[in-house]
Amino acid sequence: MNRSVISLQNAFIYQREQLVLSDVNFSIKNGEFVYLIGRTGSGKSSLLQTLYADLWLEKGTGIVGGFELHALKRSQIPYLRRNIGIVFQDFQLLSDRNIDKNLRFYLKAMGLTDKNEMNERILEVLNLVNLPHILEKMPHQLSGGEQQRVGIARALLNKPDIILADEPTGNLDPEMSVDILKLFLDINKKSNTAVLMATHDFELIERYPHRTLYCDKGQLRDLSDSL
Ligand SMILES: Nc1ncnc2c1ncn2[C@@H]1O[C@H](COP(=O)(O)OP(=O)(O)OP(=O)(O)O)[C@@H](O)[C@H]1O
Repeated sequence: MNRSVISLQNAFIYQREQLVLSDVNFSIKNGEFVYLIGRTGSGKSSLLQTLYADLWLEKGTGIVGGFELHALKRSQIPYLRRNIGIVFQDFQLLSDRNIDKNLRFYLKAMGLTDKNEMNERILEVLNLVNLPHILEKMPHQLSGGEQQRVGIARALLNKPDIILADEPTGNLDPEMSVDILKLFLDINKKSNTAVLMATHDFELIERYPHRTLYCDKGQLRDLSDSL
């Protein structure tokens, strides 16, 4: 199916009063893999934050996972986020509990209560990221690459249509970065999950080329339009 899972039209992205990106127009289709690039401070994170409603879309229209960002109510934010998996540069695992409890915490927040269902889902996502045997480990006992795999597993818990990844390889060495990118590509292909990945890593983009959106001078351009 070719429906859009993300679509922004005439959107203006703000950080408080500061206009970060003007008149943004793009859409991402179901199952697409797209890079988001741009210099530091060019607005990549702000754009992603707008897509998961950490920033309000104050001007223009936007639809993400079937939710209208321009008409979103605060009470709808958790439901919007159930359609999105979010992956961060710094992994954002809860440092005071093991991996099993980290993932369980999110499942409970999503409203799951059945223990068997939770166990199954946790094993399922850890298998998807090729880390089946780390339930009892604390985050600090894992390498950066492994922690990011757990971050991706957490993002997959709710079987999202869309993954938004903000510099997911930014804290990893080149070899681990390739592993993580391959994992995203694999998930994208196998489960048809759309991925929008912000990155500074041009080596990765050159080795694994995909459609690329570019934040520059307050504008968002689709580099494939100029090819
Ligand atoms: N929490 C915030 N409060 C106010 N301004 C912010 C905040 N976060 C970012 N900004 C500003 O918004 C602009 C865009 O920043 P943003 O973090 O979106 O860029 P980025 O492309 O993701 O940068 P990086 O590659 O360094 O992560 C910058 O001018 C930045 O200073």
